Amino acid sequence: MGRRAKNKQDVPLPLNQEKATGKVTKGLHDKLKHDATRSRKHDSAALKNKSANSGRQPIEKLSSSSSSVTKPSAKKPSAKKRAPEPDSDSDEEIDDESGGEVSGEDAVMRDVDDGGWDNAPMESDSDVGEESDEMDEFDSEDDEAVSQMPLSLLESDDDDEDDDEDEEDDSDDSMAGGVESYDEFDTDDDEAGPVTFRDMEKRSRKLDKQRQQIEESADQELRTAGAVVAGERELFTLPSLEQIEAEKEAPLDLSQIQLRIQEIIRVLNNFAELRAPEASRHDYLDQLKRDMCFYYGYNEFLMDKLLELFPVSEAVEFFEANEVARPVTIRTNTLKTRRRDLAQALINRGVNLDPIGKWTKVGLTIFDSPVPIGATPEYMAGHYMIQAASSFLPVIALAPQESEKVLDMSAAPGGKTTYCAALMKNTGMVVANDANKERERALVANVHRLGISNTVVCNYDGREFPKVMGGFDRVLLDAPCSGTGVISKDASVKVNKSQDDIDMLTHLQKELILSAIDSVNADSPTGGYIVYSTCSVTVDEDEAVVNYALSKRPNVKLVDSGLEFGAPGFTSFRGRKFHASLALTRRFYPHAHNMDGFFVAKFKKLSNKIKVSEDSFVVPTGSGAKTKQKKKKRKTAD
Ligand SMILES: C[S@@+](CC[C@H](N)C(=O)[O-])C[C@H]1O[C@@H](n2cnc3c(N)ncnc32)[C@H](O)[C@@H]1O
Repeated sequence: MGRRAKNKQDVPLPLNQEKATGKVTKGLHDKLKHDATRSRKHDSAALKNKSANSGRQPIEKLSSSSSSVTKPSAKKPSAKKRAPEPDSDSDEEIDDESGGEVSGEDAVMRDVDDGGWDNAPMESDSDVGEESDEMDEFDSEDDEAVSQMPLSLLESDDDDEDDDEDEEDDSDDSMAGGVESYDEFDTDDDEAGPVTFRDMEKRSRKLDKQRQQIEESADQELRTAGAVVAGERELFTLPSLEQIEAEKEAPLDLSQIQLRIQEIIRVLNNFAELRAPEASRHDYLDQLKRDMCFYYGYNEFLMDKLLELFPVSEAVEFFEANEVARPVTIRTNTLKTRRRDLAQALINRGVNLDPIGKWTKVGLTIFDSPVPIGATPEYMAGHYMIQAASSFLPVIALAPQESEKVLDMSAAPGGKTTYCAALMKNTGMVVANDANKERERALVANVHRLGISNTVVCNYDGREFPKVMGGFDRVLLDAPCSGTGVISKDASVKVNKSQDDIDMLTHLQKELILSAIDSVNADSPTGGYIVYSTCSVTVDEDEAVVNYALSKRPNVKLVDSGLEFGAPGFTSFRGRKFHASLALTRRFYPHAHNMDGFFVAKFKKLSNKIKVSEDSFVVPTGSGAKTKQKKKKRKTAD
């Protein structure tokens, strides 16, 4: 039988383990502070030695091998330690109705249905082995925790150790044989003698003296080390213009750039104390940008955009997260199987997996697999879709209901369409549209493979809705975007985007979002909702588009997305003010949520009429947007 997942990889965090943005930043900040303190123990030569390493390493790991930053969402707690996860509000999972005797394997799978199999009984020797592995993980975590302690704590620990040693010495003494002496200069050998009432006071005085000497020498060491630290900080200077030019011809190696990035961040984090008097914050930021573009391989445009979005330390977290592949995740096709059955089938093939988190009852994280996960018999039989965890979110927000009429306006290759169809239990109708016929081949194939029978696929420019068809209960617009949230999947985004691209995209997004809104029937008895999502983190493509929609369509309002994690959207950004309700939108980041960068906004349509001025309304329903000029009647006005 396959093994249970050993929680060795990052997984999207469950709701209650979300790492708040501020905390991430603080984490790095603390680390940088700690690195500075640690460097008391290292002279600058040692520091320079570090730069002799070549190759790109995570900035977090740069400061030294012993200092460390916990990757923001890095480790799931050990399976043994995790509490059973309560049922989520998702209603797509078929409850386990099986009764009677439960086999060992069933017992494991029963826990899967509980949202995790953390409490599954250990079944075999190999499980026991894994348990001890998990304990090893605890050990290493403890080590890490110690290495992250502020020096003051480590020092007090040392003191404690000294005390312990002293106590040990004392007790040893008390066990030894009897020598009586008042000589202040007794040898240690003498000390090893028995403690008597007569020499007790003398021994105590001597111990006090020793301790005082240790403390004095420790103080001295700290003073010296402090001077070294100050010296190191003074040593860091920005490169001159000549050096910058020279570096264009002969770039530094990555480890030197890495070191300089860290030094600049350290200075920026404590600018008043650590700056060079002749250099401005702008100078440091300029150099930082140059270095990060080089180190991470972004063009200047995108680097600027992303540095606008995050504080510097958090930007580093974001860039680092983009260097790491997100966990492979799959979504159970509940039209064909249950997650517990699917998990069991894959485990039987040797796949190492775990539930994604308590926020989804259909998702599984695949840690490793001896077989291609896109070619198992279960995959071929349509029991699951390989789908990024973030891509579940817009559908969860849309929450399509059975028997509804739902439009997925830009649907290919169909991850979200097929999830909608499954939530609707193959009832009602899903219109899966995409402007790209080529991409629709995959959409059609997925619809067939997953056994979906309530979906029609069509190939229009989304802007043609609602002329093509209107009156939907819900519309999903998973908009074409720049993909700045999925850089770990497509590194070309780092260099192939410009402001022109963003402008073109936002123009299209704005047109599409109005069409999406206009395609919904506000009077739907069960719906009247629109979800707008992108896999981009730029404000231009997210909040700015939603804000535009609110201004152009006063007949909609933002509502809670139902997603209980994710950072709230911006209500203002770099001098731009957005509607206060933008706080209801949700942002997801790779460094904070260990999933692709994503944005989700949910609207409720309040009326099918758009009041465009005091006395005119637009009614963009059905087969075309018609403008009806109406005399404003006080009684009937909205
Ligand atoms: C982010 S992808 C959609 C992914 C899809 N929702 C899924 O979950 O598999 C954006 C899609 O928008 C489509 N698209 C681009 N311009 C469009 C337009 N004007 N109308 C409709 N679809 C468009 C692209 O072909 C692309 O498939």
